[in-house]
Amino acid sequence: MEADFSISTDYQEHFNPRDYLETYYGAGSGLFLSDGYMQFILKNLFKTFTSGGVHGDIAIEIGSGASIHTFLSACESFREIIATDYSDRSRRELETWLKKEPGAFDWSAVVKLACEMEGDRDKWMQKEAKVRGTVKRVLKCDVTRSNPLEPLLLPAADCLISFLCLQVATKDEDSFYCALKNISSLLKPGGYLVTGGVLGSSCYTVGKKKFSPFPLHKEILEKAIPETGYELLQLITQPHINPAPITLANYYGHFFILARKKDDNLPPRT
Ligand SMILES: C[S@@+](CC[C@H](N)C(=O)[O-])C[C@H]1O[C@@H](n2cnc3c(N)ncnc32)[C@H](O)[C@@H]1O
Repeated sequence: MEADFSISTDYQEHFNPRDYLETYYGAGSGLFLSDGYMQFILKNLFKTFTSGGVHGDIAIEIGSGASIHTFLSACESFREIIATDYSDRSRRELETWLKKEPGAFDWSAVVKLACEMEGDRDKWMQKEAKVRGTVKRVLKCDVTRSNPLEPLLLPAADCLISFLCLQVATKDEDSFYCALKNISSLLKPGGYLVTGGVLGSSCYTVGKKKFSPFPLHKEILEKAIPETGYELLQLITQPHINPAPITLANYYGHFFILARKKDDNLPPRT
């Protein structure tokens, strides 16, 4: 399948990661903190990487942008996390936080929330240090390419983590399936895919710029995951608590998926 360069170019040229972080993750006003998304994702990530038993040597985060919340539980379960994204500005914004540079986005409200879920809100500074020590590389990635990390060839990862990326990088069912297969090339057989995002979103705004994701629904996900070479272990959905202002985004709920890349030599997970 041909890559849709117009979407990638849109993110490279028009996606302002700082506006995105302020709008969706800002302490007090962030949409994803007031509509239940952040609580839902943190809770499911915590379960997955503790009682869910998902751990290993290397995890790759696909399309991390400048966000760090998906590393908060994962950093306890992997020796190394490799962050990746298409956009230069998003990778730079992430590095600003990782290197504690002046003007970095303040994630402390989210980090405290994750620590509270893990049982000790007061350890949030240790948690930030742990994330900074575990995310060792920030690489360019394009999920529309058969090797998304081209020209690099990395050893296959134990786990892929990806939130709100595949649905924004694709425009229809075919390209969404293709992206799922492309990223699977980075994963060991039997390795885990931990993914999620929002349901029904065909439009969202960052600053003055509108983006047009592929609108995902539960039925599409239930079909796409097994048909692209993964065993679907969990698909959890919830409606949002507060509808987003229609000028900002038009999703109606959130989803979280735990899947495993098929390996004919492994027994099904019980
Ligand atoms: C809505 S943001 C999500 C960021 C982060 N994962 C989160 O959950 O907040 C979407 C990210 O996907 C990235 N992206 C868009 N097209 C991509 C592609 N073809 N390959 C990899 N990343 C892409 C964008 O640069 C952007 O950082």
